[in-house]
Amino acid sequence: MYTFIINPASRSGLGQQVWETLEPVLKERGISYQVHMTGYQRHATRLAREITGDKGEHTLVVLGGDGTVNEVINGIEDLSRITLGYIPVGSGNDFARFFRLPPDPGAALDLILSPPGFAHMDVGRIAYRDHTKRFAVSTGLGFDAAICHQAVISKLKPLLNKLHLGKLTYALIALDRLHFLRPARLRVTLDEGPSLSFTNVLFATVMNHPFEGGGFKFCPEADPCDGRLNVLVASGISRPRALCLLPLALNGAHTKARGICLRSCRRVLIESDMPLPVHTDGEPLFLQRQMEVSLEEEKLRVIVPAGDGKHIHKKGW
Ligand SMILES: Nc1ncnc2c1ncn2[C@@H]1O[C@H](COP(=O)(O)OP(=O)(O)OP(=O)(O)O)[C@@H](O)[C@H]1O
Repeated sequence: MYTFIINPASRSGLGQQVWETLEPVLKERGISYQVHMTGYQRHATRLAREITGDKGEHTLVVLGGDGTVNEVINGIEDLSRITLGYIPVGSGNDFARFFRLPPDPGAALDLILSPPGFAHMDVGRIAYRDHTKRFAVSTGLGFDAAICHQAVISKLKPLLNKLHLGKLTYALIALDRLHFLRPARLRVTLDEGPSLSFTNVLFATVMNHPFEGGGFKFCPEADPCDGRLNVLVASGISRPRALCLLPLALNGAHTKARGICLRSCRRVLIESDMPLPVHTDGEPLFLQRQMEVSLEEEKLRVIVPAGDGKHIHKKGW
């Protein structure tokens, strides 16, 4: 039995249209399935919690963007009992990139119905004040999070999505946010330390996957199945130079640039001298001064193409 969680509003309404083309395929093939449509923000978390609350094994199929994947993993009771299938219909689709999930929804559904393999993916965990939240792709604070905060309220995103230029959204908002940036001082403590100090910080991102922000390969070495997190701190970079570096990050060519610090760890504590915008998988988490990021103990089984991925397992565990 497949349990679909559909965000009809993803990519400004494309989610609904895509589902209308896929549901007849399920019916024609006599596939046993249930479907739940999200009706509001964080509804996917509530649905996932209700579905997985029986402590049974489930195959959850998410149709939406990275934000919907984030909401779903935040509702799952026991990650180790869940198999996740994903039909990417967002504007960013960073979760789909590493696993090379097909962008075509029909092909993505075929993959889910006949899984060639599974990846055992790490799930990130951020603790801030007395809250915790999971993430699949990345969490960050500063400039990248300011972009996510702005994307939620921007009229640009629905407009560009309608023009099939959704991928441009984050790049254009990035240009805008760069003007309003107030550089911060950060203390970053990786695993048991020692702490590293940074001044004039543009942003810090903690990544499980290599891509965020709709295809920026900020941490090219990140591998969501290696039990580690990858951290990037960008500091001491002038605004004009940041503008030059951003396009380089689309193929990971920014890593040797002055002011870019990359590290790998299992746990990281980030402390800022001022409250900064924070995001998890592109979803805003308000302003925070401190966050501790680690990985959940359990992994999540994700349906993936067979490909040549070193962590991709053939059917079964
Ligand atoms: N019925 C709904 N109406 C409006 N918003 C919804 C609805 N269901 C879910 N949402 C919200 O839509 C937001 C965006 O969803 P999602 O990330 O799936 O798509 P996207 O923004 O187009 O893609 P991406 O995150 O890849 O840019 C989420 O914050 C989610 O809470």
